[in-house]
Amino acid sequence: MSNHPPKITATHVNVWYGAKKAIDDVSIDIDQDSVTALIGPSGCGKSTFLRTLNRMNDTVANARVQGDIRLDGEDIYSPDMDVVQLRARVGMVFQKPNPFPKSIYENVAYGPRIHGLASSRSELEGIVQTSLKRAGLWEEVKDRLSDSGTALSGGQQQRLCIARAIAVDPEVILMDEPCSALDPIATAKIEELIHALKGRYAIAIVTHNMQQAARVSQRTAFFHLGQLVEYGATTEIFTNPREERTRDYITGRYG
Ligand SMILES: Nc1ncnc2c1ncn2[C@@H]1O[C@H](COP(=O)(O)OP(=O)(O)OP(=O)(O)O)[C@@H](O)[C@H]1O
Repeated sequence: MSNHPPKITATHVNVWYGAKKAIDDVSIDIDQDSVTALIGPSGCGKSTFLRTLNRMNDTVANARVQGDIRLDGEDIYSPDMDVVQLRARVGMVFQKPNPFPKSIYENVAYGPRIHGLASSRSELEGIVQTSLKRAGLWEEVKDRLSDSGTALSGGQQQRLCIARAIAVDPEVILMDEPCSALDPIATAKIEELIHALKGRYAIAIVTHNMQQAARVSQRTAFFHLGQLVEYGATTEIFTNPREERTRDYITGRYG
Protein backbone atom coordinates (compact mmCIF):
# COMPACT_ATOMS: atom_id res chain seq x y z
CA MET A 1 0.00 0.00 0.00
CA SER A 2 0.98 3.61 -0.49
CA ASN A 3 3.41 5.69 1.50
CA HIS A 4 1.65 8.87 0.38
CA PRO A 5 -1.18 10.48 2.31
CA PRO A 6 -4.54 9.61 0.69
CA LYS A 7 -5.29 11.44 -2.54
CA ILE A 8 -8.94 11.82 -1.54
CA THR A 9 -10.48 11.57 1.88
CA ALA A 10 -14.25 11.30 2.10
CA THR A 11 -15.62 11.56 5.63
CA HIS A 12 -19.20 11.03 6.81
CA VAL A 13 -20.68 11.49 3.36
CA ASN A 14 -24.47 11.41 2.99
CA VAL A 15 -26.37 11.87 -0.25
CA TRP A 16 -30.09 12.37 -0.73
CA TYR A 17 -32.21 12.41 -3.87
CA GLY A 18 -35.12 14.48 -2.62
CA ALA A 19 -36.22 12.72 0.57
CA LYS A 20 -34.54 9.42 -0.33
CA LYS A 21 -31.18 8.78 1.25
CA ALA A 22 -28.88 7.05 -1.25
CA ILE A 23 -25.58 7.23 0.69
CA ASP A 24 -25.49 6.81 4.43
CA ASP A 25 -22.47 8.03 6.37
CA VAL A 26 -19.72 6.72 4.10
CA SER A 27 -16.06 7.40 4.87
CA ILE A 28 -13.35 6.25 2.44
CA ASP A 29 -9.81 7.21 1.53
CA ILE A 30 -8.76 6.93 -2.09
CA ASP A 31 -5.12 5.97 -2.31
CA GLN A 32 -2.77 7.67 -4.77
CA ASP A 33 -1.00 4.55 -5.95
CA SER A 34 -3.86 2.06 -6.00
CA VAL A 35 -6.87 1.22 -8.06
CA THR A 36 -9.91 1.29 -5.77
CA ALA A 37 -12.92 -0.77 -6.80
CA LEU A 38 -16.43 0.07 -5.59
CA ILE A 39 -18.63 -3.01 -5.70
CA GLY A 40 -22.09 -3.98 -4.50
CA PRO A 41 -25.57 -4.92 -5.71
CA SER A 42 -27.51 -2.75 -8.12
CA GLY A 43 -28.86 0.41 -6.53
CA CYS A 44 -26.53 0.30 -3.50
CA GLY A 45 -25.14 3.75 -4.29
CA LYS A 46 -21.79 3.02 -5.95
CA SER A 47 -22.28 5.50 -8.80
CA THR A 48 -23.81 8.08 -6.50
CA PHE A 49 -20.79 7.90 -4.23
CA LEU A 50 -18.31 8.00 -7.12
CA ARG A 51 -20.02 11.12 -8.46
CA THR A 52 -19.58 12.93 -5.15
CA LEU A 53 -15.80 12.79 -5.70
CA ASN A 54 -15.85 15.33 -8.53
CA ARG A 55 -19.18 16.98 -7.77
CA MET A 56 -20.99 15.41 -10.70
CA ASN A 57 -24.02 15.25 -8.40
CA ASP A 58 -24.18 19.05 -8.64
CA THR A 59 -25.72 18.49 -12.07
CA VAL A 60 -28.59 16.41 -10.64
CA ALA A 61 -31.41 18.77 -9.64
CA ASN A 62 -32.71 16.95 -6.54
CA ALA A 63 -29.39 15.61 -5.23
CA ARG A 64 -27.95 16.90 -1.97
CA VAL A 65 -24.51 15.99 -0.63
CA GLN A 66 -23.41 16.39 2.98
CA GLY A 67 -20.05 15.54 4.50
CA ASP A 68 -16.42 16.33 3.95
CA ILE A 69 -14.52 15.41 0.78
CA ARG A 70 -10.94 16.52 0.36
CA LEU A 71 -8.57 16.31 -2.58
CA ASP A 72 -5.00 16.63 -1.28
CA GLY A 73 -6.55 18.12 1.84
CA GLU A 74 -8.56 20.71 -0.05
CA ASP A 75 -12.34 20.81 0.58
CA ILE A 76 -13.89 20.17 -2.84
CA TYR A 77 -17.32 21.41 -1.69
CA SER A 78 -15.91 24.74 -0.55
CA PRO A 79 -17.58 27.74 -2.24
CA ASP A 80 -14.09 28.73 -3.43
CA MET A 81 -13.65 25.52 -5.40
CA ASP A 82 -13.74 26.01 -9.17
CA VAL A 83 -15.86 23.06 -10.28
CA VAL A 84 -14.64 23.11 -13.89
CA GLN A 85 -11.07 22.93 -12.62
CA LEU A 86 -12.03 20.22 -10.13
CA ARG A 87 -13.49 18.04 -12.90
CA ALA A 88 -10.27 18.39 -14.86
CA ARG A 89 -8.28 17.31 -11.79
CA VAL A 90 -10.74 14.50 -11.08
CA GLY A 91 -11.70 13.19 -14.52
CA MET A 92 -14.50 10.77 -15.25
CA VAL A 93 -15.20 7.97 -17.69
CA PHE A 94 -18.78 6.77 -18.02
CA GLN A 95 -20.54 3.49 -18.65
CA LYS A 96 -21.44 4.31 -22.20
CA PRO A 97 -18.57 5.74 -24.26
CA ASN A 98 -19.57 9.34 -24.99
CA PRO A 99 -17.11 10.93 -27.44
CA PHE A 100 -18.08 14.34 -28.79
CA PRO A 101 -19.43 14.22 -32.37
CA LYS A 102 -16.14 15.69 -33.54
CA SER A 103 -12.86 14.36 -34.89
CA ILE A 104 -10.66 12.04 -32.85
CA TYR A 105 -8.12 14.86 -32.62
CA GLU A 106 -10.70 17.40 -31.42
CA ASN A 107 -12.05 15.03 -28.80
CA VAL A 108 -8.66 15.04 -27.12
CA ALA A 109 -7.57 18.62 -27.97
CA TYR A 110 -10.75 20.29 -26.72
CA GLY A 111 -10.02 20.07 -22.99
CA PRO A 112 -6.39 21.23 -23.08
CA ARG A 113 -7.45 24.09 -25.35
CA ILE A 114 -10.22 25.40 -23.07
CA HIS A 115 -8.00 24.96 -20.02
CA GLY A 116 -5.16 26.84 -21.77
CA LEU A 117 -2.69 23.96 -21.33
CA ALA A 118 -0.89 24.46 -24.65
CA SER A 119 0.79 27.64 -25.81
CA SER A 120 1.20 26.56 -29.42
CA ARG A 121 -0.32 24.27 -31.96
CA SER A 122 2.62 21.90 -31.82
CA GLU A 123 2.39 21.72 -28.05
CA LEU A 124 -1.30 20.87 -28.37
CA GLU A 125 -0.46 18.18 -30.93
CA GLY A 126 2.06 16.79 -28.47
CA ILE A 127 -0.57 16.62 -25.71
CA VAL A 128 -3.01 14.86 -28.05
CA GLN A 129 -0.36 12.35 -29.07
CA THR A 130 0.80 11.64 -25.51
CA SER A 131 -2.79 11.26 -24.29
CA LEU A 132 -3.71 8.85 -27.07
CA LYS A 133 -0.52 6.87 -26.39
CA ARG A 134 -1.25 6.65 -22.68
CA ALA A 135 -4.78 5.51 -23.49
CA GLY A 136 -3.37 2.76 -25.71
CA LEU A 137 -5.10 4.11 -28.82
CA TRP A 138 -2.40 5.96 -30.75
CA GLU A 139 -1.32 3.11 -33.02
CA GLU A 140 -4.92 2.48 -34.05
CA VAL A 141 -5.82 6.09 -34.84
CA LYS A 142 -2.62 7.96 -35.74
CA ASP A 143 -3.44 7.88 -39.46
CA ARG A 144 -7.07 8.90 -39.05
CA LEU A 145 -7.06 11.68 -36.47
CA SER A 146 -9.56 13.71 -38.48
CA ASP A 147 -12.14 10.89 -38.59
CA SER A 148 -15.10 11.26 -36.27
CA GLY A 149 -14.66 9.89 -32.75
CA THR A 150 -18.09 8.32 -33.03
CA ALA A 151 -16.92 6.19 -36.00
CA LEU A 152 -14.61 4.16 -33.75
CA SER A 153 -15.57 0.81 -32.20
CA GLY A 154 -17.08 0.88 -28.71
CA GLY A 155 -13.80 -0.16 -27.07
CA GLN A 156 -11.86 2.42 -29.06
CA GLN A 157 -14.42 5.07 -28.15
CA GLN A 158 -13.97 4.24 -24.48
CA ARG A 159 -10.18 4.54 -24.82
CA LEU A 160 -10.74 7.86 -26.61
CA CYS A 161 -12.78 9.02 -23.62
CA ILE A 162 -9.92 7.94 -21.35
CA ALA A 163 -7.49 9.90 -23.59
CA ARG A 164 -9.82 12.90 -23.31
CA ALA A 165 -9.71 12.66 -19.51
CA ILE A 166 -5.92 12.23 -19.52
CA ALA A 167 -5.40 15.23 -21.83
CA VAL A 168 -6.23 17.77 -19.13
CA ASP A 169 -3.59 16.30 -16.84
CA PRO A 170 -5.85 14.85 -14.14
CA GLU A 171 -4.75 13.62 -10.75
CA VAL A 172 -7.61 11.19 -10.31
CA ILE A 173 -9.65 9.20 -12.83
CA LEU A 174 -13.11 7.97 -11.85
CA MET A 175 -14.54 5.16 -13.94
CA ASP A 176 -18.21 4.26 -13.71
CA GLU A 177 -18.63 0.73 -15.08
CA PRO A 178 -16.35 1.58 -18.01
CA CYS A 179 -16.56 -1.89 -19.58
CA SER A 180 -20.23 -2.69 -19.21
CA ALA A 181 -20.99 -1.80 -22.83
CA LEU A 182 -17.91 -3.59 -24.21
CA ASP A 183 -17.16 -7.08 -25.47
CA PRO A 184 -14.58 -9.27 -23.65
CA ILE A 185 -11.67 -8.29 -25.90
CA ALA A 186 -12.33 -4.56 -25.57
CA THR A 187 -12.83 -5.11 -21.83
CA ALA A 188 -9.45 -6.83 -21.53
CA LYS A 189 -7.82 -3.84 -23.27
CA ILE A 190 -9.39 -1.40 -20.81
CA GLU A 191 -8.27 -3.57 -17.90
CA GLU A 192 -4.69 -3.63 -19.26
CA LEU A 193 -4.89 0.11 -19.61
CA ILE A 194 -6.03 0.51 -16.00
CA HIS A 195 -2.93 -1.46 -14.96
CA ALA A 196 -0.72 0.76 -17.06
CA LEU A 197 -2.24 3.97 -15.64
CA LYS A 198 -2.04 2.87 -12.02
CA GLY A 199 0.42 4.96 -10.05
CA ARG A 200 0.35 7.86 -12.49
CA TYR A 201 -3.27 8.60 -11.58
CA ALA A 202 -5.30 7.64 -8.55
CA ILE A 203 -8.10 5.50 -9.98
CA ALA A 204 -11.52 4.57 -8.58
CA ILE A 205 -13.71 2.21 -10.56
CA VAL A 206 -17.31 1.15 -10.09
CA THR A 207 -17.90 -2.33 -11.39
CA HIS A 208 -20.63 -4.95 -11.34
CA ASN A 209 -18.13 -7.55 -12.30
CA MET A 210 -16.40 -9.05 -9.30
CA GLN A 211 -13.76 -10.82 -11.37
CA GLN A 212 -12.92 -7.45 -12.84
CA ALA A 213 -12.65 -5.87 -9.39
CA ALA A 214 -10.34 -8.71 -8.34
CA ARG A 215 -8.23 -8.33 -11.48
CA VAL A 216 -7.78 -4.57 -11.60
CA SER A 217 -7.90 -3.27 -8.05
CA GLN A 218 -5.73 -3.35 -4.97
CA ARG A 219 -8.43 -1.98 -2.67
CA THR A 220 -12.11 -2.80 -2.68
CA ALA A 221 -15.07 -1.10 -1.04
CA PHE A 222 -18.26 -3.11 -0.70
CA PHE A 223 -21.47 -1.08 -0.60
CA HIS A 224 -24.91 -2.32 0.40
CA LEU A 225 -28.09 -0.25 0.71
CA GLY A 226 -26.17 3.02 0.66
CA GLN A 227 -23.74 1.97 3.37
CA LEU A 228 -20.10 1.05 3.19
CA VAL A 229 -20.05 -2.45 4.63
CA GLU A 230 -16.37 -3.21 4.29
CA TYR A 231 -13.27 -1.61 2.79
CA GLY A 232 -9.85 -3.13 2.55
CA ALA A 233 -7.22 -4.86 0.46
CA THR A 234 -8.88 -6.55 -2.52
CA THR A 235 -7.27 -9.91 -1.70
CA GLU A 236 -8.71 -9.73 1.82
CA ILE A 237 -12.19 -8.74 0.66
CA PHE A 238 -12.30 -11.61 -1.81
CA THR A 239 -10.64 -14.32 0.25
CA ASN A 240 -11.32 -13.42 3.84
CA PRO A 241 -14.08 -10.83 4.24
CA ARG A 242 -14.86 -9.74 7.78
CA GLU A 243 -18.55 -9.10 7.22
CA GLU A 244 -21.23 -11.62 6.46
CA ARG A 245 -22.91 -9.30 3.96
CA THR A 246 -19.65 -9.07 1.99
CA ARG A 247 -19.24 -12.84 2.06
CA ASP A 248 -22.79 -13.34 0.82
CA TYR A 249 -22.24 -10.94 -2.05
CA ILE A 250 -18.91 -12.27 -3.23
CA THR A 251 -20.16 -15.83 -3.09
CA GLY A 252 -23.08 -14.80 -5.28
CA ARG A 253 -25.83 -15.11 -2.73
CA TYR A 254 -27.38 -11.83 -3.89
CA GLY A 255 -26.94 -9.00 -6.33
N1 LIG B 1 -31.22 11.11 -10.14
C1 LIG B 1 -31.77 10.31 -9.22
N2 LIG B 1 -32.96 10.63 -8.64
C2 LIG B 1 -33.52 9.84 -7.70
N3 LIG B 1 -32.97 8.69 -7.26
C3 LIG B 1 -31.81 8.31 -7.79
C4 LIG B 1 -31.15 9.09 -8.81
N4 LIG B 1 -29.98 8.46 -9.15
C5 LIG B 1 -29.94 7.34 -8.39
N5 LIG B 1 -31.01 7.25 -7.58
C6 LIG B 1 -31.30 6.19 -6.59
O1 LIG B 1 -30.23 6.15 -5.64
C7 LIG B 1 -29.89 4.80 -5.32
C8 LIG B 1 -28.43 4.55 -5.65
O2 LIG B 1 -28.27 4.60 -7.08
P1 LIG B 1 -26.86 4.40 -7.78
O3 LIG B 1 -27.07 4.58 -9.24
O4 LIG B 1 -25.86 5.25 -7.12
O5 LIG B 1 -26.57 2.89 -7.43
P2 LIG B 1 -25.54 1.88 -8.06
O6 LIG B 1 -25.05 1.04 -6.95
O7 LIG B 1 -24.52 2.62 -8.85
O8 LIG B 1 -26.48 1.05 -9.00
P3 LIG B 1 -26.19 0.30 -10.38
O9 LIG B 1 -25.15 -0.72 -10.06
O10 LIG B 1 -27.50 -0.29 -10.73
O11 LIG B 1 -25.72 1.35 -11.35
C9 LIG B 1 -30.86 3.92 -6.10
O12 LIG B 1 -31.94 3.60 -5.25
C10 LIG B 1 -31.32 4.82 -7.23
O13 LIG B 1 -32.62 4.47 -7.65
